[in-house]
Amino acid sequence: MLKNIHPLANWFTDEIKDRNSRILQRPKALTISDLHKTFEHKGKKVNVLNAIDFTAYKREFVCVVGPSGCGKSTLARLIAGLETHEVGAIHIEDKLVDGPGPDRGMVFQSYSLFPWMTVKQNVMFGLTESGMSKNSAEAEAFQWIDLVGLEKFANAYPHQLSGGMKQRVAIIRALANQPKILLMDEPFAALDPQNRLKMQRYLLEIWQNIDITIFFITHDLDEAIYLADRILILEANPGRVLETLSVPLPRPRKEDTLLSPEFLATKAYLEKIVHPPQAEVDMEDKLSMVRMVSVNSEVPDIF
Ligand SMILES: Nc1ncnc2c1ncn2[C@@H]1O[C@H](COP(=O)(O)OP(=O)(O)OP(=O)(O)O)[C@@H](O)[C@H]1O
Repeated sequence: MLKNIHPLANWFTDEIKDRNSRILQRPKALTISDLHKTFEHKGKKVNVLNAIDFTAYKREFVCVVGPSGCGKSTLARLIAGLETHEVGAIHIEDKLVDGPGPDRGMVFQSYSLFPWMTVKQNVMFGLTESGMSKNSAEAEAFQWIDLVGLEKFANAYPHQLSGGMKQRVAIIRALANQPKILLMDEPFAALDPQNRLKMQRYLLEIWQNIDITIFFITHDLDEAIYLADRILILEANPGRVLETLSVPLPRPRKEDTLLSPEFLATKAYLEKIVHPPQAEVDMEDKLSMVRMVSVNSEVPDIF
């Protein structure tokens, strides 16, 4: 009988296979088991996430991709304990998630810094809240601020920072509380491409230096491939796991990683399964409907 060979199989060198199998032998950091989530929409139940099973291992960098509406943000919010689910379970290490907790840090696209606090105060906030003395929290905050090169901005307010700087503060503010897992939902989506790439490099540098598992949601396939050890690919309606893909790229990732043949092959593969031809056909249908409306036609009263 013919065995199914993965289209990317040839790109997995022995070194990459070894690294990937070592990751899967580490202790579990996050376990999602048979997770189901429904929302009410116009009085009807809509099944948003269906039977999601996934495990992330300690210090693994996981990216989640999938078409719009497949439930990526909902999944992050469920892990954060900000939403409840009907069926299934989520564990951080062996602790069941039943609400928000300090074992999970979150960074969103919108800069969630306290605008009335300086960079230093923002980073200190969680530390003093959890009972650390002001002096120790300040010393700790400075170490984190140094790590991301923002020493000169320790006393600046968020409105005085660029988008990239704000996200660096949001990341260290989350990390200062020593979570076991960092949940990131499109954290760099609002940045221009150059700053986005800079932030991706920063994040990889931080991740390499501390003991943290990252669960990172993105629309951007390049970003997912550049950052991840594994990519959790979801499909929509209902949101389901389509595939869990180990990334066939060595570490450390460098600038020219983005131009390597294995990167381009992975991108082509992801494009095909995340945005399959059917979606293109649907889009083409929509476009031809738009084209059918003549420029002289009255604009329907729906706007
Ligand atoms: N609070 C809510 N009430 C009702 N429906 C919701 C709610 N939150 C999300 N949904 C619906 O659940 C589905 C999944 O939403 P979600 O934001 O998780 O998807 P996503 O994959 O993150 O989308 P995108 O990539 O566009 O951000 C969508 O159809 C959305 O409309």
